[in-house]
Amino acid sequence: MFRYKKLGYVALNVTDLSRSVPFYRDLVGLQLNEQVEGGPAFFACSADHHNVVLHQGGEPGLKRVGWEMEQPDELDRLFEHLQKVGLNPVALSPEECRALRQQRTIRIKEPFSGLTFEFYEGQLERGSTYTPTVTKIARLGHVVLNVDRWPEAVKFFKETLNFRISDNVDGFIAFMRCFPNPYHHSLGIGNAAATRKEPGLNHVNFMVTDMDDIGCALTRVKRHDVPIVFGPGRHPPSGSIFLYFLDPDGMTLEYSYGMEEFPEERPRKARVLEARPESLDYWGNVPDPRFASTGRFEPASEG
Ligand SMILES: CC(C)C(=O)/C=C/C(C(=O)O)=C(/O)C(=O)O
Ligand SMILES: [Fe+2]
Repeated sequence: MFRYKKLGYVALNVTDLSRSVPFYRDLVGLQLNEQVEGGPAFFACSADHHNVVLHQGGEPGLKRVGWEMEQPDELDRLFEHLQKVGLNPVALSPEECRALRQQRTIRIKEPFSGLTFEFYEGQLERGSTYTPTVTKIARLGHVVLNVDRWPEAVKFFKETLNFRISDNVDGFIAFMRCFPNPYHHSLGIGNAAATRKEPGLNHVNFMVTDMDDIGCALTRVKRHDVPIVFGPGRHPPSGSIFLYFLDPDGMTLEYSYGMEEFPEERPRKARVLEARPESLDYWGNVPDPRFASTGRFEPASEG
């Protein structure tokens, strides 16, 4: 089977780029690396060219999710495998890859969300890296999707895309790592029906470097009247300390500090946590109704 390096980037649709660009730069603390006039804004929180891309759209949503492979030949193995299982992978042209500042890239339509999933060798080197400002973001951590047909979707990511389950909250959410990336989850698959949410984006997570980043973020978002929709608290599954807040369109973002890491060989078994409030937060918070409620999946065919 093929091997991943990491969750590379998420592309979001926002309804007003001129409002969201300063928010993601100045409030979230991402570095704006490139914005073509009127076009998408490319942000990073690592040496990559982009870990978040904002597109102007008619409604807020998740446009695309990109995964970086461990080595170039993993992409060939993946392409062959996706062809074999009938997912019709498409290789982007060299011009398309260049426009995205990415090396060789392939795409599929992920069957349970209808989203474009992208897999690539790497991004173009920028020669300079991310300089933290308001928050020392360590990395783009994970993206959580709310889907219908939850058991089938989890099975798909495990068996077809070689993700491993780290933990489940029984019938509600599966936390998955892109093998052999060690972090507890870089993908979460939430059960839309069980959580009484529409299918769509649940949240995008940024892992931060220390506890103070969470504390300072709390002060900062309060000062700017940014809605806090869950936390601060601590998640039982990964052990992370979290703070969830809304972007200007109401999409949910998370900062988290600390996360269990798994060895490649002989990892612990996945647990099934009871679906009760204590499984969501050791500190006893419950999410605001606005939590994970905004962000439509952009169907792959819309380009
Ligand atoms: C709110 C849920 C269901 C929960 O338990 C969250 C856990 C974690 C974690 O353990 O890190 C998340 O980050 C998450 O759901 O995204
Ligand atoms: Fe999360």
